[in-house]
Amino acid sequence: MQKTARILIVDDDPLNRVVLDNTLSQEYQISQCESAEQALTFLADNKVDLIISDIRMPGISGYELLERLKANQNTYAIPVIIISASNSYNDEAKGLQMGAMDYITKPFSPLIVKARVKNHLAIKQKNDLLEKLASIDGLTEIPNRRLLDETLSQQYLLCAEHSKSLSLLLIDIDYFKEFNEHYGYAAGDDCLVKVAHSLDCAIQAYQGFVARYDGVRFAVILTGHSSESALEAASHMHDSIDCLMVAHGTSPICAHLSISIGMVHIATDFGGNEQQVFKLADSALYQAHQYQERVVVINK
Ligand SMILES: Nc1nc2c(ncn2[C@@H]2O[C@H](COP(=O)(O)OP(=O)(O)OP(=O)(O)O)[C@@H](O)[C@H]2O)c(=O)[nH]1
Repeated sequence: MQKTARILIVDDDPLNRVVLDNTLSQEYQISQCESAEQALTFLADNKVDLIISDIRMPGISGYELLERLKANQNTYAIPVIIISASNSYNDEAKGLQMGAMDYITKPFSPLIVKARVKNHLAIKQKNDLLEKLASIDGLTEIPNRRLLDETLSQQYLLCAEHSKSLSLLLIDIDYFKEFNEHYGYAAGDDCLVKVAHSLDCAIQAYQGFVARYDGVRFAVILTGHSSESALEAASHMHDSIDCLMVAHGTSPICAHLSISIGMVHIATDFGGNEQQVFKLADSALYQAHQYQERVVVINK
């Protein structure tokens, strides 16, 4: 049987950990931590699908662990089941109010633990799918505007914090209205899918993030690259679209489908914000159209 779901057990009592491990290890991958501190360190480097935690532990308590997990965007969505010796309604209510999915009192029945774990993992799986669908563009299946905005905000903050460079490239397909009018909307859709996948492939070597941000425009975020290297990535994207050789008989600038790119490169924090970065890239794209340049770069 393939054990796909990963469960972390956090309990200072070795016996409790062994009992839970014996209950669940046939079906799931189990990791154990003997304190909340150890669990936080473990979770910084490892992903899990569900956490089972005790409440009363030396050092950080289970409640505080819950609070920290909910405050961290990498861990807030992990379901937590509390297993506690306390059968006080107040303790149970407190745990549930703080975001625990469930509360089981000790001594517990292994059958009940198994059933509840199974149910919570099923809910988590559905939530993960919904989260994915809400972040993916339905046509091209690459990240959508929502995920782009989130990623740009996160990366902008991280780059400013670590004095790392950030480049934002906006990519527009040239004369796409004419393409649609000439070849039809369905052919336009096919073309958008091809362009999205080509850009995605082209940018992999640069560890870039690509998204569709509206109708025929795409965005790429690159971090830790020099302006020259980001420009090379832009050139690589141009080449990948040229290689598609999609005929565009009504384009006044090229016999094949072509793109224009506007890029802003922020070498170090310029005291602005991500909206300003976006505006600068948009202005670079506008200039690329206006002067019929393949790429226009604004360095900050
Ligand atoms: N097939 C298809 N067309 C789309 C989709 N989303 C937007 N479009 C079309 O893309 C065209 C974009 O037109 P414009 O924004 O004027 O761009 P353009 O014709 O490329 O003009 P320039 O930006 O000046 O090169 C419009 O005709 C939209 O209807 C889509 O999902 N599928």
